[in-house]
Amino acid sequence: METLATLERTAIEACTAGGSTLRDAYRAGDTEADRLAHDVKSSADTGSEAQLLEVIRSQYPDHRIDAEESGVHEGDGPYEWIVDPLDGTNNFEAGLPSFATAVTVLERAGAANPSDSIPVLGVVYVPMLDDLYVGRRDGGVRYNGQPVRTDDGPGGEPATATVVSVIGHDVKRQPESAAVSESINRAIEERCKRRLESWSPTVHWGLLARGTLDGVVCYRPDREEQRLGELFAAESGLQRARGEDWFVGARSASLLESLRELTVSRV
Ligand SMILES: O=P(O)(O)OC[C@H]1O[C@](O)(COP(=O)(O)O)[C@@H](O)[C@@H]1O
Ligand SMILES: [Mg+2]
Repeated sequence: METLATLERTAIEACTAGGSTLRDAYRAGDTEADRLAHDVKSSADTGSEAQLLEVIRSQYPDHRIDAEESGVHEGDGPYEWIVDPLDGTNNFEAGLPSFATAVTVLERAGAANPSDSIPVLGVVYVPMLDDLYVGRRDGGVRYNGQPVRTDDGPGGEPATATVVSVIGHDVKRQPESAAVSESINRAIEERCKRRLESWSPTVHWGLLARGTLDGVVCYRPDREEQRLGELFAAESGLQRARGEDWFVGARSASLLESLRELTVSRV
């Protein structure tokens, strides 16, 4: 019988196993070939995913798994796993240490459609920092074992805010959505102190939960990151607003309203 505690142990074991593969590859500089051939999967990416899948499948062989590299592994168990073996591929390949392994566990609860499943657990492991984030439904977010809240940090007003922007993989490939995204970005830069482009959203969801980043604007984000992000946001007390293809979060009401308004007027 699965409990959140046993699911969490497995998720942490899987993320740290995958993360150690990434750390070894990063330290060995094992990224060059992949940068030259965009349609070839990075060996670190697939190596990390193999580690994650081995841990999850050995303990929950009947759970459905949606893995970024190998796709869907069907199962009829009560939970579904979303596996991102390397969130931050661009950073990894550029030699920037902001990348993570991440899993989200969703309760299927009879949901016919996977998108109706409810996220109950999210784990993010940042191997180069040995940072671990765990978010549980109705259980808060922990950073290296300690409970954190988004209002732990000071300030959070637009004029002093650092805001991260998150987009899904398709946004830059479609001229119309690319233009919307650029317009949102310019507006964030006009109103806030700093804008950070996220090439590793799960790392930033952890920082938002700790209150070291002040706000987030997601435009047409990818499911694998967004389900985890919204769980972390809810469980850490981030103020939130959403529409059909956008989500904004902030540590203060004034920043939330500013981000909401600039997003709504452009989508
Ligand atoms: O700027 P690009 O090349 O479109 O990459 C942005 C993509 O990178 C990410 O930040 C991380 O993606 P990966 O998990 O594939 O590393 C995505 O969320 C985002 O869509
Ligand atoms: Mg990702």
